[in-house]
Amino acid sequence: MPFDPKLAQYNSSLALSSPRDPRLAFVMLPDFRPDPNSTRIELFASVVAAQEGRVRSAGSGSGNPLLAGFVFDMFCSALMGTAAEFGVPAYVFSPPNATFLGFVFHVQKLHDEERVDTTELPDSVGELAVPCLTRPVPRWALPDVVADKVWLPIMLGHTRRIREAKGILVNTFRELESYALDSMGGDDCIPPIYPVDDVAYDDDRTNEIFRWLDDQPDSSVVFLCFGTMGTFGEDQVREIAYGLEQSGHRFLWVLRRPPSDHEPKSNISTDYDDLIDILPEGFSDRTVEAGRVVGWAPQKAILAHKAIGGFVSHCGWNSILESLWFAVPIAAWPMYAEQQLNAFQLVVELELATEMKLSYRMKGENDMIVSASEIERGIRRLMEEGMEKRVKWEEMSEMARKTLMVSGSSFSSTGRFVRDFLG
Ligand SMILES: O=c1ccn([C@@H]2O[C@H](COP(=O)(O)OP(=O)(O)O[C@H]3O[C@H](CO)[C@@H](O)[C@H](O)[C@H]3O)[C@@H](O)[C@H]2O)c(=O)[nH]1
Repeated sequence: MPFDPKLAQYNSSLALSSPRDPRLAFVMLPDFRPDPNSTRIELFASVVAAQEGRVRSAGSGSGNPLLAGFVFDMFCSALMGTAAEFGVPAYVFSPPNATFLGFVFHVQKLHDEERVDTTELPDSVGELAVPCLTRPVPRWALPDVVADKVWLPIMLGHTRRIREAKGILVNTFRELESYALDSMGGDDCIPPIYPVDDVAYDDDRTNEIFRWLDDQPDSSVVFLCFGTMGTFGEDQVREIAYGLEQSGHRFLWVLRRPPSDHEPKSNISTDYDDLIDILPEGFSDRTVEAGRVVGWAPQKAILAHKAIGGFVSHCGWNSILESLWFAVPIAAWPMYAEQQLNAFQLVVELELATEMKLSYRMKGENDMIVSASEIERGIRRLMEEGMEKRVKWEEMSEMARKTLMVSGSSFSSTGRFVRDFLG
């Protein structure tokens, strides 16, 4: 069944209006309609500004006399003031990982104390040493939020404010990022960090994709998926199609449409009405046995399927965690946000993933099209790599699962957070 945002919203509203635990009460904030001309960056700021008053009235409503504190996303740091007005503690949740968090704290310190502007690092500097990684970060791996002149002041503002939080929950597990976590643990100007990842897994196999996957041999299918916003122009779509075809490997490709010229610039990707319009002529017929091209698909259930042998990913942090959880090796194709840094961490620092597009960024040619022959080579490297790497992914998967068991690191960290929160 294709992803239907309206249905998804309906289902989540239903879950929220009848929570399973009577101690939970959800308050839905009204829909926010952004200015159709606003960019994604403007959208981020305007959503929080518009909802702040509503959060305040929800918090002071007669149904909430026992408000104990706030937990909000790092990009909602404006709510620090709202929590202070209520006289309750504010905790921040970081969907990106601990390395990114340590990275932005360090950049903000460099900026405020040493007047270093990361958007203007001269070519001669080449790389940036940061306390949260064992290796210096090359310029190509700098996240957009510190390399882009529009993003940097916004990120610095959030980073300064979240230093005032009582604690920061981070979407990660200790065993994966102990170096970054320890680097922040010794800094008195950074709030206590709670690593609390949890790959919530809903085994949604209703999609017809699973009937096809069930018929494929174990570890034979390469899965390509680029998150909630990753889209390509027609030229790149064509190269991916030919690369897949030439690789000779089976594939499952999630292909989504960018907003068109007359749609709001802040829109995220959507499904194509008909994929035939974008794929090269004859591609679907020629690959009818070998693969499937689909719109939004249940990624976690797909990664969990035994037919999946490799994942070409944009390196969004949730995708990386999910891939580790299901022990599916990644070929890194970072696109935007902090994905370059995540890819650097996976490929260079942890030596876990192979690379698909990093070399372009290294040559400062991020917008260049990756050719079909490079895609073919990347897929072969990913799908034909030795047991040694696969064993490493299996070990990471086991480690990730143990963290959620009683007395596992994420389990204990969540308990510590609840105790600290309730004081
Ligand atoms: O067809 C799809 C596409 C995505 N997903 C799910 O959507 C989520 C995508 O999350 P993520 O991999 O983190 O990518 P983005 O949506 O791009 O996430 C944004 O937020 C992340 C966490 O902060 C950052 O790491 C990314 O760079 C940023 O783009 C994952 O749970 C996927 O399983 C699906 O189920 N089906």
